[in-house]
Amino acid sequence: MTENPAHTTLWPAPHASGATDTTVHVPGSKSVTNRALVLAALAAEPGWIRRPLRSRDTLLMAGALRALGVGIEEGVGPDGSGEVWRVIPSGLAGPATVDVGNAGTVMRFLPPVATLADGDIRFDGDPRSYERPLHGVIDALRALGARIDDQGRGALPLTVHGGGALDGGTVEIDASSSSQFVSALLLSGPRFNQGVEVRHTGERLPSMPHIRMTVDMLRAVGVQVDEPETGGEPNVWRVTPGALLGRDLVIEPDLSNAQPFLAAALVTGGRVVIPDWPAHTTQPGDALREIFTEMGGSCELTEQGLVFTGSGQIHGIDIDLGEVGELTPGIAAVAALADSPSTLRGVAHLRLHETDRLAALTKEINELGGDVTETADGLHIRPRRLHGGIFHTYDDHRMATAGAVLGLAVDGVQIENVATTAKTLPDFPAMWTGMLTGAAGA
Ligand SMILES: O=C(O)C1=C[C@@H](OP(=O)(O)O)[C@@H](O)[C@H](O)C1
Ligand SMILES: C=C(OP(=O)(O)O)C(=O)O
Repeated sequence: MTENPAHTTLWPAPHASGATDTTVHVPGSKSVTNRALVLAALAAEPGWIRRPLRSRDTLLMAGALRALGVGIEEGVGPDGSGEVWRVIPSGLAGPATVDVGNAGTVMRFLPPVATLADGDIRFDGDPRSYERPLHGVIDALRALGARIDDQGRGALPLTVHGGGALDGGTVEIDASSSSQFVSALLLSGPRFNQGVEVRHTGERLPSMPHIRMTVDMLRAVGVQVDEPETGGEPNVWRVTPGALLGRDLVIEPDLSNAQPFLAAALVTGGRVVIPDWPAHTTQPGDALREIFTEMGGSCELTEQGLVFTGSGQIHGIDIDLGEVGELTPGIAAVAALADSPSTLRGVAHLRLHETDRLAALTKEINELGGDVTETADGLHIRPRRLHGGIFHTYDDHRMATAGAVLGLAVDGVQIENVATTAKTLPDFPAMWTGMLTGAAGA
């Protein structure tokens, strides 16, 4: 966890002078957009992606697929229906270079795609991307017949020597450090000669909703998937080889990016409406309805969207967040403002996310006067009166939004490099101030 000296810009996090009462239109899901791009690129016919997220992670994904030869035309739908991307698959080819930035979805989902390309595909990214786990994908692809040169690092940077096809078959992996290892192999699996059977051998498997999302989206493009939750063997996923259909898909709002706005209603005892909240979804952010209700709010799914209301009281929580790890920074921020202690468990793998999120949250909340301790797999948070100060973000979008939540209740919080929210929510600062003036995306 190092601080980047270039990121000295400080954003005074707005302090809330009253209860929020607003509607916030949250842009599309990062996880759904990037899966949709990969599946459309591997399809046998063109497809459409409506209301995609336009952010650093999704533009990196689109750029990488274009570098491999895929056509992605960006346009606008009729009468304010938002952006529409048309994806035109083609024979994948190198040589090409892929910049993964610090996007887990790009660094994990694309090496399997690259094995299907004809030619060398080089992968590189931000310094932090070299530290994030990738060995599960590299070792699995080698076992399935791929040639990969990673100079023995088991991590980025690396070159996939694409042979135009991959045998595929059965492979064992330990995905306890990232569910994205499993998703990565399943997404390209239908295009492997023998499909793929992924057998997870590790003790824990984080972020199950994201694996469900992968399975659901594969099925939606006509792929046959056998998996544990519909009667398959535990920890085994099997994808049958076959053609992927081109689809016309509308991307759901990013429910993890709705989190800071829901948190704002909780912290200010206010109200927020999130339009287009899906009635059924695999996004982990849907768990916020329950989690933030337990922490003091209440919510209702209406025709207008999700209506979430704070009661003016915030309660601590004892919870295993292993399934929904990406919600941890936002929950930790709310927990630091609660009327009782919290224990957040099951998220040791967050130490290898955009930054070491457990260390970063502990240090930054404590520097504002808080009392947070790291445990083996999470955080203990004992609320205390906080004071203003600089909240460092370590190039982590969710650290920046967590700091903004604290700033609502604590005067004088300054967020370092709020622009890092561009990873998944480039308009965050304007949406946040708009929310406080009742104009967020309305
Ligand atoms: O597949 C996905 O879209 C994601 C899976 C999760 O990764 P991990 O399982 O590595 O935590 C999550 O944290 C990440 O934000 C998005
Ligand atoms: C962990 C996250 O992202 P990534 O897709 O880079 O893993 C996140 O968005 O919280």
